[in-house]
Amino acid sequence: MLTFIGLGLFDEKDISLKGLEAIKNADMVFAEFYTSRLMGSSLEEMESLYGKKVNLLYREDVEISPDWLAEAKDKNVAFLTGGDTMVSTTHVDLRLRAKNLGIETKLIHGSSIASAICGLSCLQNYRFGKASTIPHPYTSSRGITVISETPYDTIKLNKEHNMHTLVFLDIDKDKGYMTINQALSLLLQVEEKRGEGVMENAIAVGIARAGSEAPVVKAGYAHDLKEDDFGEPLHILVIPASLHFIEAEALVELLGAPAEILEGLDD
Ligand SMILES: C[S@@+](CC[C@H](N)C(=O)[O-])C[C@H]1O[C@@H](n2cnc3c(N)ncnc32)[C@H](O)[C@@H]1O
Repeated sequence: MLTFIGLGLFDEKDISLKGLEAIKNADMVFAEFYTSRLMGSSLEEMESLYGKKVNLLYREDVEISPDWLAEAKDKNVAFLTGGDTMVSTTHVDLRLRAKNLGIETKLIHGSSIASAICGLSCLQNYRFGKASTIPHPYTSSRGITVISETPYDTIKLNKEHNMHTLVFLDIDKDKGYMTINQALSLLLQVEEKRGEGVMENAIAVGIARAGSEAPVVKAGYAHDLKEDDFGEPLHILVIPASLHFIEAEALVELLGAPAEILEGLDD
């Protein structure tokens, strides 16, 4: 049996009781932290709470050669992921591989950044469109710095349908955790190049360390938020579509957006 367990958002105590019980009953425990990480915890702290050794897997071990899966043919294997195991990951591939090997699978959900952002950003969950990820820029073979324009296009498309955009920020083993400041700067550079007005006077909501005791959540004009300090990672960004009055009021009253965004909105 292979049990996928979502660990939740910030530290080792975010796991559900069902998840914890499943780990305690597992013969072997594996984890990956390249799709998301519990920034408030270390592997040692997790192992101490679970009373189990946790075998760390890298992207190649999960997506290219998951040889460890074979252990689940005759053992109870737990596979741990930050957040919810199936949100913004490709782990359904592991379920399919397990099925091909005749291994039964089970999911135990964890709190996810996908739902946390609705509460923290005060934006209504049914108004979110397609999500996007901002990758770190890379240098091409001709020495040119390449900035992905895909997130800009996704925001544009969502805005055309009056939908908010959730923007995940890259985690890269060499370049590190992308910050809200870097992400906004990249979006504004694409705006400068394309000049299509998608990010011109755009409001943004930046969220840092969701699930911790002191998450930082700020709303304001993208060009202002770009200069703000959000502290330690992980960070995530939302670019709202036009705001419903209640959303706008919450952004002003709770998240520090300038009151002028309320002008012209019907209550
Ligand atoms: C690829 S998604 C994986 C989501 C995860 N499976 C979940 O359900 O929460 C990871 C990205 O979400 C954002 N993220 C995840 N947890 C976060 C947190 N606690 N606070 C802020 N951003 C977070 C970061 O931008 C991070 O790079």
